[in-house]
Amino acid sequence: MSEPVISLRGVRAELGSRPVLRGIDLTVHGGEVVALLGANGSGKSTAVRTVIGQVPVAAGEVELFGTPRARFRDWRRVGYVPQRTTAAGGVPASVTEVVSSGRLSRARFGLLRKADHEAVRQALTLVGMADRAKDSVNALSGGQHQRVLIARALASEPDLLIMDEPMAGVDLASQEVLAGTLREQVGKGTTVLLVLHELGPLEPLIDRAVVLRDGCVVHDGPPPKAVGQHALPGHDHVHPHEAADAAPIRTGLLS
Ligand SMILES: Nc1ncnc2c1ncn2[C@@H]1O[C@H](COP(=O)(O)OP(=O)(O)OP(=O)(O)O)[C@@H](O)[C@H]1O
Repeated sequence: MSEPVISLRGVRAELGSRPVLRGIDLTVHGGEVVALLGANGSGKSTAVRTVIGQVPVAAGEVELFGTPRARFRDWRRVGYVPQRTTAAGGVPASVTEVVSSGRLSRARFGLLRKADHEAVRQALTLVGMADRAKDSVNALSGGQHQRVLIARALASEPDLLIMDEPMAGVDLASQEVLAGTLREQVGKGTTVLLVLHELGPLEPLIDRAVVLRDGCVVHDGPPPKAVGQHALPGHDHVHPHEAADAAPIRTGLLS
């Protein structure tokens, strides 16, 4: 198997003095597509945010491309799509401006050259937003907004793509475009770590699933077949043939 692109070992993190990650191990190898699953509040976003340095680790080790994160400088190799907020942010930026900001890590002295503008155009074409290049991002639907954020991450032609709930609040048409875009990236050998609630249309692309519960890894292996709250191992439910006061049976990973 290829070298690890992401490696978390025994990672602990706290937010506001509350332990959120309680010693997690997570390895993503080159070319792999790994889904990070788990219930709300299980620590998925916090885990990916430790990878990109937005959340400090209290203990353990994080490495990117074999380099301890604190010494990692090659950020142009990493494309990050944060969890989408419902508000567009009110920043009066055009679609092109937002996507161009994702190219700055590749631009010398912060100046975009012809090849950089071309990469921006290409990223917009990939997500089917080339015709909206001049529009304000505030004029876009949620799904279109998400496509722009993904184009921003793709503009630096990253080797590693980290996406936090890329399908959340995204209309079906945009979901299909995003799945197609991702398929293309995976075909090129891009390594992908996705935070997901449900595998949904991305299921065929996923090599491995890591499931978190209460800040711990409770599953690391093949993706669960159908991932809804009910299908996920860890979902609590009481079987109808049992006494009404029976304790819920833990069958799933998602509770
Ligand atoms: N800034 C913060 N300060 C204190 N606690 C926080 C902060 N951000 C998140 N938390 C808490 O940390 C826990 C893990 O949050 P995290 O966002 O990593 O979970 P998640 O699995 O990504 O959940 P979701 O699916 O809802 O996005 C939650 O209980 C959350 O309330």
